Amino acid sequence: MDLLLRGITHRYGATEVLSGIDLSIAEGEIVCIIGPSGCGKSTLLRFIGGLERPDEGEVLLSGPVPSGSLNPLTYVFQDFALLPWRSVEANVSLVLEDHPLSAAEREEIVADVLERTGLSDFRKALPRQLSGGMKQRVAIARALSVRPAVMLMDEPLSALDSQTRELLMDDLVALWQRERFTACYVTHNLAEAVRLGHRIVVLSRRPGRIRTIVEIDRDLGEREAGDPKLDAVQRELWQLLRDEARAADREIAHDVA
Ligand SMILES: Nc1ncnc2c1ncn2[C@@H]1O[C@H](COP(=O)(O)OP(=O)(O)OP(=O)(O)O)[C@@H](O)[C@H]1O
Repeated sequence: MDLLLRGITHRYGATEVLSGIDLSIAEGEIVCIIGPSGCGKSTLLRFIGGLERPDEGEVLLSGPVPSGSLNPLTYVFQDFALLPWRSVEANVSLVLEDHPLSAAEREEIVADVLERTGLSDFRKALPRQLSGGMKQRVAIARALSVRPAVMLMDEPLSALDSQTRELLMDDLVALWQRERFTACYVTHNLAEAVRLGHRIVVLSRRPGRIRTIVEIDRDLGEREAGDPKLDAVQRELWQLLRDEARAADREIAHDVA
């Protein structure tokens, strides 16, 4: 299933947050969204997920939904959003409880998704017994359990330390190589964007407009930290962002003052 954004424009009160966003995300593609603080990245993700509607423009889904999809658009958040009193398997099965599935079907989906994310041995563990990286694996397993057409990932690795982030990036690449999932991935971290994005959308500061879209012509499985080509793309992205990030920073300080 492909995703198409047409002319997304939005204001909160007098503040224009997004302006004229046109973007398509093809099935099996990871598109990263980067841009200065407050430029509307999370807002855009909420529009895609249907949590809010933009003042202008539309979000269209085209093509067949994956077979067995229970929820075509599914979020993965930065803070994992796990229920502390539920085990790993119970956290995953939570999102299946509103769907007309038998207990056996639910158990089968949970077992399958825990297997695919390397969590089978931890299915009885409680969140507090897990590291941050494992918690985010659970959140990813939970997202996968509804067989989403598109995963909406809002800074999913930013609460993790840098080593864990590296491991999770490896996991996401391995998962993508097996399952070719589609994702819209918001991040502040340019290393993450060049590692995981087939394309990287660079937004301007508020109101967020698309400044450019950088395509990275290298298989995800062949991308490694220290790759000169990726480092060059990362530098190019930083050149694009630096002045705007500074201006956005001052603007936020001014808003607060
Ligand atoms: N519900 C809301 N009501 C009013 N203003 C809002 C609302 N949600 C977001 N905003 C404002 O819209 C702008 C964009 O917010 P958003 O969180 O989408 O930006 P972002 O690019 O994701 O920021 P960051 O990179 O800091 O996470 C900000 O100025 C924010 O304060």
